[in-house]
Order: sequence, then structure tokens, then C-alpha cells
Amino acid sequence: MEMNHSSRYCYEPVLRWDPEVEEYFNKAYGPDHFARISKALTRPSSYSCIRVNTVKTTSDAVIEKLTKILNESEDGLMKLVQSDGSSSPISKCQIPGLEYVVFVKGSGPHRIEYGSGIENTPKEVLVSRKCAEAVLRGAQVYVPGVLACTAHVEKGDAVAVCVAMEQPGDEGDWSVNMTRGTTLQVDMCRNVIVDPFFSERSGLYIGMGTAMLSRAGMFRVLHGVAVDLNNRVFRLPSFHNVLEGEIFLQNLPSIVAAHALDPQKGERILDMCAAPGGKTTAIAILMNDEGEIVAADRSHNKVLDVQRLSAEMGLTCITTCKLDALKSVCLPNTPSDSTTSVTGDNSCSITSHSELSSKEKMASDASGRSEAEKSCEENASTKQPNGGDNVSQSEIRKSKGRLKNGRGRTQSQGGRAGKSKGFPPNSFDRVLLDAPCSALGLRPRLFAGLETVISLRNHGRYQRKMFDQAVQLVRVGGVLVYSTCTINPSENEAVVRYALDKYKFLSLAPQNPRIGGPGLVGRCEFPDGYVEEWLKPGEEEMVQKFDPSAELDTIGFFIAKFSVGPKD
Ligand SMILES: C[S@@+](CC[C@H](N)C(=O)[O-])C[C@H]1O[C@@H](n2cnc3c(N)ncnc32)[C@H](O)[C@@H]1O
Repeated sequence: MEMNHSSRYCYEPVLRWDPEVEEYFNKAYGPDHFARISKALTRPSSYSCIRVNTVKTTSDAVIEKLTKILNESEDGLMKLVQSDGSSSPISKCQIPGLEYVVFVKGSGPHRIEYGSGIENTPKEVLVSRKCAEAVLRGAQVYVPGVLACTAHVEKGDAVAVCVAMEQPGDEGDWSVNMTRGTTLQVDMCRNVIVDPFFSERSGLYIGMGTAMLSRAGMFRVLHGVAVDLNNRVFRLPSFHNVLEGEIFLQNLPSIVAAHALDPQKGERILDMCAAPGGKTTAIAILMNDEGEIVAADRSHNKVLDVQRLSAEMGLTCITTCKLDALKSVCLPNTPSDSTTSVTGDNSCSITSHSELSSKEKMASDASGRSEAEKSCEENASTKQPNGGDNVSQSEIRKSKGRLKNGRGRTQSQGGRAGKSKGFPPNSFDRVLLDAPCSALGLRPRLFAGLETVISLRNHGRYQRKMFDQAVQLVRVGGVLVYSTCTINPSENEAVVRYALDKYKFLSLAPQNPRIGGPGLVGRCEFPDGYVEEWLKPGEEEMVQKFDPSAELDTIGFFIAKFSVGPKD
């Protein structure tokens, strides 16, 4: 195939969707609007959003430090992000209440001349789609992301970087049709690149860089930078390892979700799907680190991430536990209803709610948690040296084993996640359910072909089950916030409809700030007869739907806030 530079070496990706999903989204948003959303998803936001840890510092101090870092950076970061070279790219968020959020403007898409600044035809590196998405957010091209490259690449050579996008197979599957280490063949006489997917991979050129390793090195070593991408389609500084503990890179809607919960000092809050802890730490800061946030997640290692982030940010009101959100409620009087903790000397204390006297039970019901449970959790969170909390007996057995056998993997990582058996009904003032979702709002995204209408519905089913648990854990008069990072109505408006129809004691509550757009009103009938109900007129302005193609230029995100009325 003839090498057509202008169509291959530009950045104009077209997001591929499953045809039925595309039809569904076209119905939901209208074809033009969905086309705009789809295009916006292929690009990063034009700015990095930084949440300042106000427990440790101020946004003014952070702006000063970041300006210095950008100005003094050897990579010329300030020049990299300044599109017009004049005004400072760093500014404080102007939305009332969000002054502790700092924006760093980036620029792009830039047209990168193929082979600009070099004499010969550049050599080429093909990276995986995941690698490219990270690079578009400001990361370097790391070794594991490189799939193929032309022959004879030497360290220091100029290379063009393109994306090896998934292609459809014969059986409805998708693959890159390439094994790592493939040599891209170029017929120099005819100026032809031997890529069977030449045209399918066009429009996916993400920049020019300098090879940091030879071709052999790129496929031999396990980590490190493969290409220093110094001429990029999108220029956004990476704040990896910058001002650790003082700032946290977080999407604006995620920060808004923490505000929607409206946490108050001294309250007891559950973050049901907390890892890596972005919203947990945002909530803790809004509470000025006073009160108790239980940060739960199903994944042990991810719980450790929350512990690490909390420690790095110097936040002490966060306790963590490993807990399946589908089993978050432990009913009083059931034998399994016990909370086990490991004390500082690794002996264990077990409190079973079924062992509580009826007086204690009443007190527990009234306050939401028993003194025994409190002290049990305190033991875990304060005495355990590595910060674990609600710990199961199997964990204790493992821990004893580890003591005998030396340090295990998790210990050497500096922590251990306590396993919780759940919490009694009505035991939290507020609950955040930031549900696992299809993540179809995250950007930049270069491929969306794997989700089907059935898988989209299944996400919604999973979220409804989690919601059923969450709603039981909030006390009467409390607040439940439900959020996702997807544009899929089955996981957003349809879950809200389910919640309001099933739990008559729930009502949508106003959110502050409200900077997202309205939700979708109506219903959708699918060709297979399935009917999905969305919001009713009047409800759309109560939720916040962040549209990636809107002026705010955020990820796609959805937030619904519920007030919990009397439950009987
Ligand atoms: C959207 S992410 C949460 C992001 C987090 N709230 C933050 O702001 O940093 C969803 C999380 O849900 C967790 N998860 C998935 N299924 C779960 C389950 N059944 N119970 C608890 N957590 C679950 C995943 O491990 C993942 O960390």
C-alpha cells in the first residue's frame, strides 16, 4: 500500500463502537451529539486538574511551587504547556467552593510534521493502545507499551510513534494482530511500509521522539523509557511524583462528587468502592480530617493503595477494609456477624453483634454502631502498626503464618488490608457509592468496541445490587451519593430510576456546586423488547451529568445525590 503521509501521520482517531451500542447511544443523545461525545473521548481534557491537600498546604503555595517546577524543568515543561507563550498556564479554579483546585492548561492537538527536523525518513515505533492513551495524558513511552518497530533503530534515532489499534477479527473478536517484537518492514525503494493494517492504523500518529534504546533493547529490557516523546500531539505536563502528599491529580467531576456528599466534621462515612482513594481523601479534606471515613474495596492490593495515599496525604480519619460491596450489610443476630481485629501484639479480639446485650443492641441501632464495635475498629486502626483495621480470622491466621515464615509480599509493601464482614444497617451518616462501571466517560479513549448492549445492561444490574446494600447502610436523615465515570444511561439514569421506584423513602437532593448538565429524561426500547426507564420530567436538573463534549471539557461522569427519609 502506498505510504500516504497526510492520512497516516495525523491525529484523527475514530472511536469504534459495537454497532448496537452505537445505535443505543445515538438514540439516547441524538447522532450529532453522540458524534461530538465520541470525538471528545479520543482527546485528553485540555487541562490537568489538581486538588490541593488543604490539610497540608494552600493553593497559592502550590501555584508558586508548580510555577517554579515548570520554569526550572530541564525538559522545558513551561514551554511545553504554554500554547501562546505569554500567560501563565496555572490558575485557581473560579467555581465558588473549589478555590483549592488548581488547573494547569495544556495544548493540542498539534500538527506534528512527520520527520520534522531530521534529514532522513524517520523510523517508526508502534505502541499499544493503552500505552498511547497514557502518552496522550502526558506519560512517556515505556518499554512494555512498545509492540513493534522498524529495523535498525539505534539509541538516539528520531522515531515517529503510532498506535497499533485493535482490528476486528473474523469471529467478532478484536486484536492487534501483532506479537510484541514485530519488525515493521519498510520497502525504502517504493517508500512503502509493510503493514497489513496500514489504512486502519492511519490517523493514529501521536508524535515524534528520540529512541532511548536500540530496537533490540526495547524488546529485551523489562522497564524504562523506550522513546522520549519530545514533540507531541497533546502537551500536558505529567505531575507524576510532583509535590507528593500536597497535591492529587483528579478529574474535576470526581472532586464535585465529594462535594455532593457534603460531608460534615465528626460524621461517620462509608466509601464503598474506595480504591485508589481519590474521593476518600477528597472527602477527608472536606471534613478537615475530623470524623471517620471507612474506605472499603473488594481488592486487597487496592485497599493498600488507599492506605498509602491516606498516609502520604497525612490524613488520619480514614480507616480501610477489604469488603465486597455486594455483602456490605451484616444483619444483627446472624452468626457471621462478627468484626475481628488484630491488636498491636497480633493477638486477636473478636466482637460478635449477636453477643451484645439487648441494651447494647438498642444503643447500637440508635447510634448506628456499638461501643464494642467502635473499640474493635479502634484497636484495628490505631494499634495495628501497618494500618489495617477490620480483620478476619483467616487474615489473622495468615498473619500468624507470616510471623513464623517471615515477611510476606503484602507486608513488605508496608501494609495489610483488614477484611470486614460488613456493617449493621443505618450505621453511616453518609455513603458514597462510586460504582465500578464501564468507564465509557474516561478520556482519552481510543477504542470502545468491546462493550455490547448486554454488557452495558449487566453493569447496571451489578450497580443496582450494590445500591441495594448502600441504601440500607445510610441512617434516616442521611445522604447517599451514587456516581459513575460513564456516559452509559443504563448505569446512570436507569439506576436512579430503579432506586427512586424501589425505595420510596429516597428523594433526589440538590447538589452544590452544580456545574454538570442535566440527565436524560424518558425511556429506551431495545430491539429485543427490553425497556429501560430513565428520569422523569423534573428530575433531570437534580442530577449532574458531565458531558465530555461540553465546554467544561471534563471526563464523562454522573452524580446523583439522595436524601434518605424514614424507612418504614
Ligand atoms: C470507580 S473505582 C473507584 C474509584 C475511587 N472511588 C476513587 O475515587 O479513587 C471502582 C472500585 O470498585 C472496586 N470494586 C469493584 N467491585 C467491587 C465490589 N463488589 N465490592 C467492592 N469494591 C468493588 C474496584 O476494585 C475499584 O477500585
